[in-house]
Amino acid sequence: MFRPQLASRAVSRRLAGSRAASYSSSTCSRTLLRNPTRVVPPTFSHAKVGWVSRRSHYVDGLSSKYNRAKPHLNIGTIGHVDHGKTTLTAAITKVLAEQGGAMFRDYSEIDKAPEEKARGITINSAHVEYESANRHYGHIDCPGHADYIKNMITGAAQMDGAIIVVSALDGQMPQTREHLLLARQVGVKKLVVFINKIDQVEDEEMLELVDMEMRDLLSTYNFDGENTPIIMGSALAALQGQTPKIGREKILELVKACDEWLEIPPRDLDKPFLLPIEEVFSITGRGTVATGRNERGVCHKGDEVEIVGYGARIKTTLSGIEMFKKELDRGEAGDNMGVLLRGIKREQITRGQVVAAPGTIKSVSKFQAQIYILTKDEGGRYTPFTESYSPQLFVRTADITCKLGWPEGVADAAEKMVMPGDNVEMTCTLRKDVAAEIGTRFTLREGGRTVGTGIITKIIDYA
Ligand SMILES: Nc1nc2c(ncn2[C@@H]2O[C@H](COP(=O)(O)OP(=O)(O)OP(=O)(O)O)[C@@H](O)[C@H]2O)c(=O)[nH]1
Repeated sequence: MFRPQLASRAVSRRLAGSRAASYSSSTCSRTLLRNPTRVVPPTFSHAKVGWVSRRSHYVDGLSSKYNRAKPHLNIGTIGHVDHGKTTLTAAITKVLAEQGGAMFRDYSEIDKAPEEKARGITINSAHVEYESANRHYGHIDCPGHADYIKNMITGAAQMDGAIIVVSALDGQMPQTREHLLLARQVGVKKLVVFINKIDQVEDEEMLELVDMEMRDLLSTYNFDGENTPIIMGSALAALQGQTPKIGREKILELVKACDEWLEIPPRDLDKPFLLPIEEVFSITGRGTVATGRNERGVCHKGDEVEIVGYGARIKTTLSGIEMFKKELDRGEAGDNMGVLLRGIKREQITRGQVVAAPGTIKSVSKFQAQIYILTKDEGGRYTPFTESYSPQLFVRTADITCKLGWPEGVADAAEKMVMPGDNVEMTCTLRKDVAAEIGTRFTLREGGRTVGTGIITKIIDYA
């Protein structure tokens, strides 16, 4: 079972000392710098984006068929709020657009929901695509704010690799750590680090400390801290076309690092088709579309499928499949795609359910699992709990309240305590049933913090 170790406090202390000197200017500059990229009105019109609304790029005015000439990888930006994830996403598309590898997506096109503009933060995950010389990338820009961690988990669950963005001014912050833990938990094995905002830092030693601190932290969360590429640059400089040495050139370095370091995971093409639903849209005149990353198997236009979970088992047919505005005849494991579901109404389905090959997965209401309870130093609980503890369970794109209990036969079950740091075998009774199997991984959260991680070992009750 994955268990993060404590980070080196020595490095953090040194960094805290150097940071103190530059803190007030950094806070001030963050406020001043918020607006330049946020206010630019997009030249792009969303009104005609067909299949789906603002957050996605699935359209019904399909321009062409999706070309599989380059291998596809799902990546994305994660990290603490305001460290520059959306600016970096926009900058990557800008720099690659100059080489014909992307369509430029301005900042305001990525952070485009009205509530996001009002709060000045990313709330929903946004999807963009671009190409390097060797690969086609689907990129998810995740929210950094702690209030929207649910959307971050859903976003990260679709990534094969990630770019963790860290501000050189602040170094690692609470969501830097939490996102690393969650990324690991949802199966991201490799990351590239982008230390951003170096235009604001003159002290070379400070950058070295952020680098050291990040390597230390990566190792803490079982990533390869020693060899992970760390690129230092300024996403804003790249987006504004200034200071190419820390702007454009660093974006190209970052993309190269993604090409070389992030691996295309083996795709489970031989297993039965399964697509966890991330979002659901209703398209006038066409029907209902479910989007998400194809977790396993292959699907074809015209295939019969089932929607499973949350009390449902609904049969339907895939009447269309697409990826980044392009039509597909066949969706493969790893594709971040949208499926048009024949005869299904928007209200019938929801995030957390799965679309699957008929009869291949069941919905579960109680299971047994091996669970690791995080210590307070790992961001978990401070205090022990007894059975009947009811955290929120995150599995694939679903989140459900669950009640923990001891398996039958455990002595003194009512009094038995679970301490932070314990590895335990417990039962989980779900308030709503969910598609799951032996081996499915999940995360337990409570009051805005991750308190445990687990893996299903036995199904007790099906829905
Ligand atoms: N000086 C400087 N400012 C930057 C840089 N990159 C981003 N910023 C600014 O930092 C602020 C936050 O940037 P965002 O891209 O919105 O940060 P974010 O991480 O996407 O924020 P959330 O999605 O809300 O978590 C904005 O005002 C940006 O203009 C940079 O390289 N240098």
